[in-house]
Amino acid sequence: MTTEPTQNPAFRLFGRSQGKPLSARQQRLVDEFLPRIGLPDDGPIDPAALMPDRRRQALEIGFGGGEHLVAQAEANPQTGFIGIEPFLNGVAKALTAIDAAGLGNVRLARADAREILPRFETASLDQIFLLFPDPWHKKRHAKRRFVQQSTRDEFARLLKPGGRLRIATDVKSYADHCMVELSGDDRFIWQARTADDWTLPPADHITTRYETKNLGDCAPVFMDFLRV
Ligand SMILES: C[S@@+](CC[C@H](N)C(=O)[O-])C[C@H]1O[C@@H](n2cnc3c(N)ncnc32)[C@H](O)[C@@H]1O
Repeated sequence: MTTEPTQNPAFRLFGRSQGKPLSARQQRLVDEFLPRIGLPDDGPIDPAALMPDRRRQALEIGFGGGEHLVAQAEANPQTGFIGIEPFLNGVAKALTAIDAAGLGNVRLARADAREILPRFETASLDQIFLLFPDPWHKKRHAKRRFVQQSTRDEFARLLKPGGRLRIATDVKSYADHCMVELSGDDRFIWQARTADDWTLPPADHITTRYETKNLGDCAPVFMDFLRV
């Protein structure tokens, strides 16, 4: 995939928050390693065909610095992981960790997930992670939230029957919003572990740096939904 700013839609959308300049090593990884483990520039995306030797396929949207993505990929070598993140510094951090760990089961895209998800094949994913999406606290900004009807339809289309969607947030209104959006949709069933345990991290959760900052207005909550 190209990292040329003028050609990359993610740069146009998120261009003002590019963060620190990359180190020489990070730049080299972006220039040379990212094209090797990137998603195709156009055409349909079939996760199973990208990593044919893996039994399951998972996607993380907005992986930030990639801590969760990389740790999940290390812990689950039978699963192929695709990460989508527009923020260049986050992509560079993830590339550094993937390279250091020698992982062969991760593919990355520096992109806006809303633009690239329509290219994914239907029923092509076993798991989708959306962890601590940008909160858009203010009511008038709520329509910018990643979780809304169009993305809910994409989640339903992309997950295999029996696949799972995990959303985490530390913003109470966002948690309520997700519950209303997804538990009112008969394509999904909320996987409550006990009646009131949504603040207990699931056993396989890996804490992210963003999560430890406690920037929200409630304890982190974790919602797992089964695609029926
Ligand atoms: C609050 S951060 C959380 C990062 C990470 N999930 C974590 O828990 O550490 C939200 C992330 O979502 C990314 N993001 C925002 N909009 C996105 C979009 N449309 N597609 C993909 N990623 C997006 C941001 O760049 C940012 O890295």
